[in-house]
Amino acid sequence: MTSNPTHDLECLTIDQLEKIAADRMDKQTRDYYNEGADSGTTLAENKSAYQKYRIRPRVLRDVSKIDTSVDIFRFKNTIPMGVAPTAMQRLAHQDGELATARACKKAGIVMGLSSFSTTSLEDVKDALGKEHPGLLQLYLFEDREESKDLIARAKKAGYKAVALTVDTPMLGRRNLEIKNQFKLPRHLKSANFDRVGENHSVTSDEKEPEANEARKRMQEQEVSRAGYHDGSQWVSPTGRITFHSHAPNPTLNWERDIDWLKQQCHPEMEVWVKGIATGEDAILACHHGVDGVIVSNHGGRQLNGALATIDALPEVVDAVKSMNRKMPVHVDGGIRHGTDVFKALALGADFVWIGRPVLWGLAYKGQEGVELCLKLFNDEFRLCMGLAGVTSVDEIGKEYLAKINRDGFVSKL
Ligand SMILES: Cc1cc2nc3c(=O)[nH]c(=O)nc-3n(C[C@H](O)[C@H](O)[C@H](O)COP(=O)(O)O)c2cc1C
Ligand SMILES: CCCCC(=O)C(=O)O
Repeated sequence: MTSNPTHDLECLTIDQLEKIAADRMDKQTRDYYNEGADSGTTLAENKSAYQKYRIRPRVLRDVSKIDTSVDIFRFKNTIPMGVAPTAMQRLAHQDGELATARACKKAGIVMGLSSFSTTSLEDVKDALGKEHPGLLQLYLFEDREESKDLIARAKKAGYKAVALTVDTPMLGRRNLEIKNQFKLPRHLKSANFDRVGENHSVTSDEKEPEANEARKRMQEQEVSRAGYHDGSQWVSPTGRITFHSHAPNPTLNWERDIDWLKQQCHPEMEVWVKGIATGEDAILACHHGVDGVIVSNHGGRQLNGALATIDALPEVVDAVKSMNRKMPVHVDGGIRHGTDVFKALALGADFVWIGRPVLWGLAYKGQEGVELCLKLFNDEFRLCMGLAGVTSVDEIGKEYLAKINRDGFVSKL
């Protein structure tokens, strides 16, 4: 994606995109997408914490040729940023995840797909194309056969990585979701699970009877009619607990589950852990041999009062360094500007992911809106690199940042 001089004059920034999109979503969708847990402290700080940092630009460095690209999952990604997995994208636009996939393919940007997508993982991978790596986000269910089947399908479809979400042992308390009795409308389905009559399973009844049994059980649980969240679990319109209620899995642990997941995925797919927020857990991730970690607090939707991700990033980066292992560290949450991408990299992230901005793009104009969103980040990041005096991503380091302390003093990092 080269910098394109044409602009959408209605929408020149991600903040404008957020405002325009808000008018195009029904209340239930807008609340579901935009809110954070409880009083929203972490949601707000994910974004505002970037304001503690300022860039120290270098000059007279010939920035006529800038390479913004990085390698990820053996793919040359246009900028060090991907699309984070977010559930139920057809709420924003009828083309949902397909529109996102097409925009990602066009922009050369990696896409993370939520397990709770409203388009099947196979259809999304078809839209991404063979060359384009996909990352499938996973919740590990208590019934392992369900997860096994999903992982096998991802492998068969050509996904290059899975990211196990680990910040949801329980579902965060999102008050508007509860108040609105949020549910997936009847015309939409949780497409990876609600596939009665289709057979995308890679297992046959003879080979894997348990997996097929598990899928039948899920289908019986009315997974598509996702029900509403009653404050502690998801309940179907008929009062039955639905599929969503067993996504948050409080039993997950390092010893049993990470090794199991690696066995299921390697060598075809990398295993990432999404939702690391401390140096201690980064060290455990190294010990357990995961392929990478994503510093994330689920966009402020889980533990309110958790550190902003950009504030948690340095301790994770330092912990990984102390292990002498080259485990990549990614970060997401509150990234709304190309300069935020730059700041995250300067603080030691290898790559960032964006969540809500893509949903806003979808709500604005479907595929075109996502393309616009990705283009805004691309243009801003390229400009930031040039104005800061760097021509390749690996040059971006701490020396390009200053921190504004609470007392207003500026210090170099
Ligand atoms: C509406 C919505 C749905 C999400 N669904 C998922 C999901 O299914 N799985 C997951 O791991 N993270 C999910 N996330 C979290 C994102 O992957 C990501 O961590 C977060 O959105 C990043 O913050 P940002 O929205 O401020 O960019 C969701 C986030 C939002 C806003
Ligand atoms: C059970 C949670 C599904 C989607 C999700 O992760 C979110 O809404 O944040």
